[in-house]
Amino acid sequence: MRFLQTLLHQAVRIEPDAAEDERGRFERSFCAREFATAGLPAAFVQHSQSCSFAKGTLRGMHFQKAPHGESKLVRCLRGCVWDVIIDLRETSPTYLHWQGFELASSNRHQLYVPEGFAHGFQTLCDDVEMGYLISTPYAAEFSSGVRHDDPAFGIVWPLPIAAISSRDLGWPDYL
Ligand SMILES: Cc1cn([C@H]2C[C@H](O)[C@@H](COP(=O)(O)OP(=O)(O)O[C@H]3O[C@@H](C)C(=O)[C@@H](O)[C@H]3O)O2)c(=O)[nH]c1=O
Repeated sequence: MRFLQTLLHQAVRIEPDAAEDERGRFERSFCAREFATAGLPAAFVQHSQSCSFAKGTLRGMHFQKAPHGESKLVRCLRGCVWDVIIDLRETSPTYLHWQGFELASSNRHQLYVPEGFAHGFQTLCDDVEMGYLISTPYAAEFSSGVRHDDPAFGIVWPLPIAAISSRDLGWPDYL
């Protein structure tokens, strides 16, 4: 696995190191030893998947509030997405900055999202499946978010929104 620093402090993009032969390909999607060597805390307790039907669907921008903060290892299992993270850690040198990444089942890139970030994505095709390893059990009452179009961040999304939850439309202004 190749661990590549992103523009956001401590957020890491991970590219696979595949072994290929006449049968196809083999690669690790997670390896505790390699994550430890890269200095990434990786005690995951939950694996979640979501399926989005339509191109242009937007989910986000989500996080869990303290003391149930979570880190995530995100990948696209089918199709492709524009995946976005925002650094919401007030003491971070990249506080309020966002960055977007194309995660696709074809490129098999993953994103390590540290605790204290908001995370979301927009699907770039129909029938998209996403998978996440998550460090903290789901705690509904601590589940929170910021709006995809909040002027505090100015995120640029690639497509008109085809579907979004009413909850995600209703997050108040962050600042
Ligand atoms: C996230 C989550 C949701 N749920 C329930 C709550 C609700 O009834 C239903 C759908 O939840 P949501 O609308 O929050 O699903 P979704 O918008 O797909 O939420 C996900 O969005 C992306 C961007 C993330 O980063 C994920 O961590 C997660 O927050 O599933 C769980 O039971 N466990 C979970 O871990």
